[in-house]
Amino acid sequence: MNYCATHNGLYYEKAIVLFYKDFGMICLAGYDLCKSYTDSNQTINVLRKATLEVQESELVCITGKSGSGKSTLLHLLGLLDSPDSGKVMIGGNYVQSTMPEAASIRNLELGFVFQFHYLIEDLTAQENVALPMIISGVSHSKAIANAVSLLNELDLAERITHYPNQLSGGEQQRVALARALINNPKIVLADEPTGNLDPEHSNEIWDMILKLNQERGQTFVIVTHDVANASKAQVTYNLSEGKLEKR
Ligand SMILES: Nc1ncnc2c1ncn2[C@@H]1O[C@H](COP(=O)(O)OP(=O)(O)OP(=O)(O)O)[C@@H](O)[C@H]1O
Repeated sequence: MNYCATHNGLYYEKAIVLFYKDFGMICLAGYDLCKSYTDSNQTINVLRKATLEVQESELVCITGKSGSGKSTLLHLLGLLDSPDSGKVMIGGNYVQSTMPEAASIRNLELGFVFQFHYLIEDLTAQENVALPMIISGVSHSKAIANAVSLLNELDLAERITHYPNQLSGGEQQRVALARALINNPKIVLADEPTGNLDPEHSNEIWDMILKLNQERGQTFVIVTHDVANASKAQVTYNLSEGKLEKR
């Protein structure tokens, strides 16, 4: 969905969000996902037919103890890795990380936020945010204008020309969130987005995510250990013994 500045545009966007919520369109799914890792000594079966369906505009949290396979699952859903068996569906199509289109699906349909922000230290906040848009072929000036508008929306208007090391941890993670959103992806996949932050900055990021989800209908799949904030999600799955169970 596009961000619209006009009243009519906003009305139209909200109507689409309500439509998706009413009719429950599945925008991301993993079916019977299996993944194991083998080293010289042993094979670990991390995912054993893990299945989930995410509907458009949903906020889904995935919890589970350390080592249960949450990041592995997110990597499969984000086409960063391939399952041994099982299928991933994005926007109604079955997709694979080895497809020629995978890179453009990752850049245009998906946004990623990780525990560590991975901002480029030599680029300002606005340049970091604009980068995925420039990579997708949009002109530098238009990408910067969009980045500034998005940073403004995430309450970072005063920080657009700051470098990452001039920002607080929470601000850095909000810039990373803006970077994930710049190409207006259908789905944002976040792996412990607040895992590296203190409670105050952590709540700041969760508030932003909830706002984006509620006001724009942005779909989020978030891996987290933060059970208190995860309880704010519409759907929570627990990953245990390689399988997902709805809570
Ligand atoms: N590339 C890899 N090669 C071998 N083993 C791996 C690899 N990636 C993950 N693992 C193993 O798979 C298991 C699941 O890892 P994963 O990172 O998905 O768990 P997690 O639930 O995200 O853990 P945490 O909450 O601690 O981040 C772990 O035992 C891990 O050591």
